[in-house]
Amino acid sequence: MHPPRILLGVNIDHIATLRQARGTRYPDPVQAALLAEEAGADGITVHLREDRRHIQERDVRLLAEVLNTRMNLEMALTEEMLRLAEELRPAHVCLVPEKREELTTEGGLDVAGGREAIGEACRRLAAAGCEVSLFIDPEPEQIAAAAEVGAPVIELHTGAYAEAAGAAARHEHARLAAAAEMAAELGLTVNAGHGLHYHNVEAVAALPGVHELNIGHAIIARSLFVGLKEAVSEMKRLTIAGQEAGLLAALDEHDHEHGHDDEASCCR
Ligand SMILES: CC(=O)[C@@H](O)[C@H](O)COP(=O)(O)O
Ligand SMILES: NCC(=O)COP(=O)(O)O
Repeated sequence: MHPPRILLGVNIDHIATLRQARGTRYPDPVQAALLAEEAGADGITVHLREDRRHIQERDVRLLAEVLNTRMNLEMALTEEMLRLAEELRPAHVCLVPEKREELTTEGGLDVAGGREAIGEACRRLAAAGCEVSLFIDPEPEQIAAAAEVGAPVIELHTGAYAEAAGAAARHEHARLAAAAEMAAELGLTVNAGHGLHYHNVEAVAALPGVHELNIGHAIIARSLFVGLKEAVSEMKRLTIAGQEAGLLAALDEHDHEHGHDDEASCCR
């Protein structure tokens, strides 16, 4: 059976980064979100950072009213953010670690080291009707802890894979593959994201069981040259092509294991 089509969540933080650079009203991330939806985004991701460096509370409030798809609100585990999520009830909340001085999200959430607080946040958010995901590194200990605290979804941090090259990238890809497999066995929905771009996304989309990719920086950067709708459509085509390639590779492997190589290739 064909698994559900892989989903693309478009992160619009970097539209807001440009706006905040001059303190202008433009470009408006809310307008960008609606265009991304028209181009086929399955959801819109925003990271309301504690330092408010890009997305503002006004953006999140407006998005909650106007989105046609669903919002994935990325946030640190603070009482202020929990209250906002409980009030606005976005479809998805992704708990992420935050350091004020970081350039971007450097690592995953330490779920194993913070089970009690994270478990309590998961319960509060679930009670508000939000599906909670935990943004974690592809580490077995963190995946097991995510399942234990009752999070239904994890998002694997793909930053280390995105920054690596050659053999190191293959190693990081293998870590993501093992993590996705372990998480699926534990019944978790597996998303992935961070640092994915037009040249590295297909191999991640090809991983069995990946439900959704959240991608921002590369799409917003490309939109400067081709427009936002085209940038979103191109990324969507690549994620679907990656998923299809992964499915074919899995079929080939299965045929090979069962000695049906010739039969399989003549049927495709
Ligand atoms: C959690 C994550 O990966 C994204 O939210 C990403 O961090 C967005 O960009 P910034 O790190 O620049 O906020
Ligand atoms: N959670 C990852 C995300 O939303 C997008 O990250 P990036 O593509 O902007 O690095």
